[in-house]
Amino acid sequence: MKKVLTVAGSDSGGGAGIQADLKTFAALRVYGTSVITALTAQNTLGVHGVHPVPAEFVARQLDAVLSDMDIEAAKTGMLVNADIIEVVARKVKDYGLKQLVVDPVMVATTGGSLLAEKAEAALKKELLPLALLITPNLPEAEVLTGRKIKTEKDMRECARILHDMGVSFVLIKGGHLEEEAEEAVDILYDGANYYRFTKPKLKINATHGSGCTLSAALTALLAQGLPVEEAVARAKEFVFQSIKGAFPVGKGVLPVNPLAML
Ligand SMILES: Nc1ncnc2c1ncn2[C@@H]1O[C@H](COP(=O)(O)OP(=O)(O)OP(=O)(O)O)[C@@H](O)[C@H]1O
Ligand SMILES: Cc1ncc(CO)c(N)n1
Repeated sequence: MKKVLTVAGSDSGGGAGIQADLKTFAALRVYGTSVITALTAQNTLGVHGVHPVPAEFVARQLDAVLSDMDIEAAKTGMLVNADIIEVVARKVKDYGLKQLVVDPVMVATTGGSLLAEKAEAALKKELLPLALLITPNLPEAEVLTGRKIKTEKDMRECARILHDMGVSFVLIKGGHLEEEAEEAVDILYDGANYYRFTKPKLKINATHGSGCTLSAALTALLAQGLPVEEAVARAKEFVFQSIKGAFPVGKGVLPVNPLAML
């Protein structure tokens, strides 16, 4: 069984972050390890508190996992602040992690900041050049590129700008493109070609953890040796089924259910 790693925050409500990642890893039959960057007091209604883990202890968790296990692929989610970003970037280099998926988590679906504004520069400078694949949603792509995104053409333009920052593959998630859209369109750019992935847009309010689940599924599938384009198609299908298979949990945005297909 391939071994993978998530570096992310804990969601006490079980819908996003570490909890979504480990469910996804198990569903896709990879061995999941986890380095926790923060505790969040969170439920389906919102983020009620963030308790960051000291950067030195993030480093200690990374050393514990990476010195012992042969990690095939890793993802990052909520990284909280610039100190943690720097530690993660250093360890990725030190241990020669090659398949790194960066989900540049900034704000929760329910609102609530998950990354200090000052840390955006560190994310761009330190981590993006080490990423095999980055998976921003539209608001994240706008912050990282300083551009507004209204159309698919804008998505392609932002993908190109992010590729120029040193990322091999850029996947821009269009879940937020148009409230009334019939399709959820994602655009992948590899520096030469654009690939368009679409699924019908499900009309249910069940997207808490959709981004985390997508990047965790990509990490699992890359670890299993799939080429990026194929991993994106399979991961998107996995998220689609996870949204479709959501069930009532709490009073707010439903969490996706990565176990839906088991
Ligand atoms: N209503 C929907 N129906 C089908 N697919 C969707 C829907 N909403 C989002 N998706 C897909 O889910 C994946 C995650 O996209 P999204 O833009 O929601 O990420 P995100 O905003 O990072 O998620 P998160 O809620 O975890 O922050 C993408 O592949 C997107 O196209
Ligand atoms: C811990 C955590 N990571 C990521 C997200 C983004 O969905 C969230 N809401 N919570």
